[in-house]
Amino acid sequence: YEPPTVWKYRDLLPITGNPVTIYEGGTPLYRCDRLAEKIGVKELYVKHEGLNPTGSFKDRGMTVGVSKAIELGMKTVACASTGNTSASLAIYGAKAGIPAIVLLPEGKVAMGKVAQALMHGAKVLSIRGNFDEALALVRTLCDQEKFYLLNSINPYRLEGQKTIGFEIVDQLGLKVPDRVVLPVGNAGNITAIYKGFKEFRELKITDTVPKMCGIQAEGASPIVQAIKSGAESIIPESNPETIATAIRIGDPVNAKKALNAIRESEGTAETVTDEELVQAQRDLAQLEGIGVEPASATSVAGLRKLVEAGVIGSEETVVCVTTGHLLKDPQEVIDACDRPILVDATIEAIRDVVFPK
Ligand SMILES: Cc1ncc(COP(=O)(O)O)c(/C=C/C(=O)C(=O)O)c1O
Repeated sequence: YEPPTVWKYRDLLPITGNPVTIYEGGTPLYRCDRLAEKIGVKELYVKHEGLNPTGSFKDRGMTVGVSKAIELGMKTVACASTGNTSASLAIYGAKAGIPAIVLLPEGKVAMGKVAQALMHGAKVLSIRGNFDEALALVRTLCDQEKFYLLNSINPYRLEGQKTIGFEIVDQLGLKVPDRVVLPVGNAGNITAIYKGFKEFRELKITDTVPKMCGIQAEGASPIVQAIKSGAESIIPESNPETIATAIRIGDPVNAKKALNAIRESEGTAETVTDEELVQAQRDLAQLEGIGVEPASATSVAGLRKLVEAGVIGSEETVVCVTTGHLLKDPQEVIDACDRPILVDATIEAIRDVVFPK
């Protein structure tokens, strides 16, 4: 019996009993030579977290966080979410048999994520405000009602997500990449992955850590601004805006930890425009067969920008983490692509399209 993949690392996870698990983790690390060629790096890998059971990396944090909730005898779990956290919490809550309450920013959550939260039985509230306002509200609710808060302010979420770092090392044959590039929203994931690499180094499994590189959408980039200005802390953005609704966050709760991870690892941070990230979404899908939602493509869009700027060297071994599945946000894809070609049901009509004159 092969243990579920996150729980392969159970000796490094803070759960003693049987975990609440739906066999999360163990996602592929794809070597992407066509994409590497287009971007101009020698060795590029993509860690596709969209292939987790609920379609995003959040499952790694939720399997530990919800297991901890059960261990602590909590009766209800709750979160605010741009979508994937709520989808994952709904599913792990259902698996654990405890109610989940999720607060979503009205009109700004991709359809697939809302569908998951609803069908899996969470109490889904659509808040007349943005994610940051929803997060403040759910923190108050959890304080007042002793509900278990499972946003990434909860350290058990980060404990689960650090396994991304463990798996990358294992999948590279106990090697550490020069650089890890990933999207940053609430800034939990960059913090967690860096922690994973540091723990392997402390255990002498490896002897170094990668440069951590956080990418944000131009309209929602407090972490990038702080890195570029050298500021100790971020200046929250009150009206974050991007097509990548998963990272449409103005006041990341893990900002301090993320700034430390980027600086301590001698990494960097960069923004990309919506156009750049949609192009990267196409390149991932069409050059490598990797289908991601918009926020996830910022990692590849940012890598391209940093290679062109000479910040990332062409000789580096780079891992881009793609955090969510394409199917989460089908409307964005339909809007970004040409329509299917409508034809009569005759072989002549088909041939006219396949072999245009
Ligand atoms: C696809 C996708 N890619 C990247 C991020 C950013 O990760 P963090 O920097 O750890 O926040 C998210 C985050 C989503 C939420 O914050 C939520 O679901 O509430 C995401 O869904």
